[in-house]
Amino acid sequence: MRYRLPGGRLLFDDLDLSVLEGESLVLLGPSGVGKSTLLRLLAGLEEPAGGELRLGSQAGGDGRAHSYGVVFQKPLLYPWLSVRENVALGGRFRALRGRVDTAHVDELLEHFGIAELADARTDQISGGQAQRVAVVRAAATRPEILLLDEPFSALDPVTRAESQRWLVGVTAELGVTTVMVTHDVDEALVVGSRIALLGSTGRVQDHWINPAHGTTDSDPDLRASILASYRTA
Ligand SMILES: Nc1ncnc2c1ncn2[C@@H]1O[C@H](COP(=O)(O)OP(=O)(O)OP(=O)(O)O)[C@@H](O)[C@H]1O
Repeated sequence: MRYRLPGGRLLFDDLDLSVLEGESLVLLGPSGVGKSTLLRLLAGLEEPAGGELRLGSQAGGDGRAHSYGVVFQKPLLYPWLSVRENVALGGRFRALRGRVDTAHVDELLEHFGIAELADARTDQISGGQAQRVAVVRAAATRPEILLLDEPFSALDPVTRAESQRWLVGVTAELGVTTVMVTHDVDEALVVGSRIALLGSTGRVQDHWINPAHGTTDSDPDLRASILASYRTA
């Protein structure tokens, strides 16, 4: 797949990456290599300049998921609405109507451990809580793929670590294919069942299967190997 930036620079010349159904893929890489842009391409928010974008078994199709949920660095919640209303919001958009069963929003909040926040206004909850609401809101539309762009980067280290493990539980429970962008190797080791390292050449420089994802017991050899490759990315 090829992609040209609005100014004309070729960001991706020959990028080869498949997202496999059901996996939790982490796109790792230093600042500026194009991780967020790649996420936007996967979401269909940007157009490739050529080649094919393929997700899982969808070879031959347009390569895009037909439905996706996106979570950005900022939770982007409506501050004048309650948590319950924010999560139910998906059902209000015409294109998504019917996807969120508003009657079950409370059940969803309960299930993912944020029921006590249901009536709170979203400008009165913490950053970590707001990001959980943003994830549940995106997941509530039952997307084929959940795209996350450094969702926990603004959180303190303890909340961040808790949120990472919480996310792994949520995505495993839903069985949703996930692609998350980060530049943090340790975050990648917790969240990713597969980790792809994007390099400054605009290509996937390396990728690793991570059998210990979802745990804090990362394999030290795997961590060392990722770090070594990261230094040259
Ligand atoms: N709209 C745009 N017009 C021109 N250049 C852009 C545009 N958006 C991004 N870029 C450039 O494209 C490159 C990749 O940006 P991108 O945000 O995808 O990188 P990233 O790996 O996600 O970085 P970070 O980790 O800092 O968020 C950068 O050099 C950036 O300056």
